[in-house]
Amino acid sequence: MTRIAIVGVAGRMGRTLVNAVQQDTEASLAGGIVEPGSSLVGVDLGELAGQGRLGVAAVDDPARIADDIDVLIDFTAPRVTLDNLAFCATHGKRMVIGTTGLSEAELAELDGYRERVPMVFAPNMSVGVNLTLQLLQTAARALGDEGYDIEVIESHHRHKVDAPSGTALKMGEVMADVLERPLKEYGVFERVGQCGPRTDKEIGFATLRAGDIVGEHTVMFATEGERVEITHKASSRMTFAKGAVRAARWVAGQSAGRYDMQDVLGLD
Ligand SMILES: NC(=O)C1=CN([C@@H]2O[C@H](COP(=O)(O)OP(=O)(O)OC[C@H]3O[C@@H](n4cnc5c(N)ncnc54)[C@H](OP(=O)(O)O)[C@@H]3O)[C@@H](O)[C@H]2O)C=CC1
Ligand SMILES: O=C(O)C1=N[C@H](C(=O)O)C[C@H](O)C1
Repeated sequence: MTRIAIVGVAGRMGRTLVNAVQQDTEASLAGGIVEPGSSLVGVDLGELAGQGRLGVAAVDDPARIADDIDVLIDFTAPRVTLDNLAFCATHGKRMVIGTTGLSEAELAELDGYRERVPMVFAPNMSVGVNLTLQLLQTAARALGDEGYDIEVIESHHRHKVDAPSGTALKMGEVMADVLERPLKEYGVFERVGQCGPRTDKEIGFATLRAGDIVGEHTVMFATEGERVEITHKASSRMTFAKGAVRAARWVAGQSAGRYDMQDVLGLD
């Protein structure tokens, strides 16, 4: 049985994760962490997630439940995630990280823990998106150097704070790797005013934010006369949460290292 604590347990993903852990017969809910000083400290996690009492109360410091847990699942914000990685390094815990929007410096800081903490870090934990990443590699290999323009379009709910989504960036990165077009050089993240015509090799990104959209990504390969579109649409956060719980069970058996969902799902 993998004993899991959820950081950011009061958030959109946190509450969904409570339900996902409860549904998994090989995982147990050992704790939930809310923001320091939150009025939710002491509240039962089951009540927080709308499923009745579970007998596990929210705390505002992971150190208070260190003896009870094997893996922290963290879907919060970059700084919070990095603080929790430091906690895992000190206390010999494992981590599943879903947080997106890390800066380059924050990514480097996260990477610095790879020798000390077994961690799964992925911008999207759904099986479907991780299969889509493989499809995109195949499509980019076949079409990318044959005159097809590549554009990534993503849509999310109005509360999302980072853009483009971590998934859109990952989609861009896997195609950039195949085509040897680093996003730093070939990624186009904004077009406004007299921006001129599209260049052949750029990889464009477009972002929509509206209502309650859970998460939608389309990659378009367009040329004269035809276009191919590869789309993934998430209609429930449970798809991410189930993937995260699966990753927690998997990482419980791994030595220190930075892994992703391709490793968890055996897709590499
Ligand atoms: N990898 C994946 O598959 C997915 C990744 N995500 C990513 O997960 C992240 C969270 O998304 P979402 O759940 O929608 O966001 P929310 O804002 O709903 O949840 C984040 C939660 O973290 C809490 N929090 C802030 N600081 C702390 C702290 N120090 N300790 C504990 N909790 C804290 C917030 O509390 P408060 O509200 O009080 O500030 C909030 O409840 C985003 O980066 C998003 O992109 C989302 C879905 C899938
Ligand atoms: O913030 C979200 O909601 C999501 N964020 C992730 C991302 O940035 O890619 C994954 C998912 O699309 C939902």
